[in-house]
Amino acid sequence: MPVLEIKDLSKAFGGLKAVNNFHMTLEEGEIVGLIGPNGAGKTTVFNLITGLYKPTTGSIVFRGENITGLPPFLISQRGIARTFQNIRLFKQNSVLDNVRAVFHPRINYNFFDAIFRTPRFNREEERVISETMELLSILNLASRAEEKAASLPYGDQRRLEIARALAGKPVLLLLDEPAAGMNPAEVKRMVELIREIKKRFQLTILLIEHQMGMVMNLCERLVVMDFGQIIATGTPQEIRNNPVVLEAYLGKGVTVA
Ligand SMILES: Nc1ncnc2c1ncn2[C@@H]1O[C@H](COP(=O)(O)OP(=O)(O)OP(=O)(O)O)[C@@H](O)[C@H]1O
Repeated sequence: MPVLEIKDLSKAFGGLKAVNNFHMTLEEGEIVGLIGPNGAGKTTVFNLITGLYKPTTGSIVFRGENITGLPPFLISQRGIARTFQNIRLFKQNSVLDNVRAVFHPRINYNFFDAIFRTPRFNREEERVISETMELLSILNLASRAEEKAASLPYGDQRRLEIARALAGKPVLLLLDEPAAGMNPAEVKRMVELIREIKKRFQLTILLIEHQMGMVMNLCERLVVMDFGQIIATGTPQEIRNNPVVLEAYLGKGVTVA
């Protein structure tokens, strides 16, 4: 059974078809790149998968279950997590609290336990902190656990966003431009990190990214969008030499390096 199966997906904003007849299947363990020029509709696809937008038409099936139109919290409970193009953290809270907050809906104590600090409360809190610290150390953020999220360098904030996504224990991870604004050395580390978390957490990953080196290096398969539609699919090698794709990018002054 595929992890994700999208059919005939469309989203219109007034007269603008941001996504038009989009279809895609993701098999378990795949890492697929969703690329295309600015405004092609990539983030809108993420917003539809995660329930932030309701589709105008089409269906989204996750591990055999139709999740089309479900609210975001139910979709994340099913096992889909994402990061955002514009980093979304609780900037004034500590790194630890940013991740810990994601664990809380699944915590196994009640209001009474919390007020009276019962042994169950203490046990659960210890478990959450230890799981949080484990995640932070995988993401190379453990030494910064007590720092405010806002004080982290940009690359660390991106990794913290990934830690928050992973705390939701996803099956499918949607990464929206994880390497945006990074220098080549940071991009290289991000590639290694994505490989490592994919293996460790047995993830299926859909990746939006403008850094072509990263996409070509990481992804087994690419889906290319322009003006809301899929204009090509294939291996990185096939896409690199596809004249339709080159035209879509070159027409907008960008090179597919
Ligand atoms: N909430 C919205 N209301 C109106 N138009 C929207 C909305 N969200 C997206 N759009 C429009 O839909 C189109 C696709 O936008 P989207 O953000 O999905 O593109 P993208 O491929 O992710 O671009 P980028 O690479 O620049 O992030 C754009 O023309 C955008 O202006």
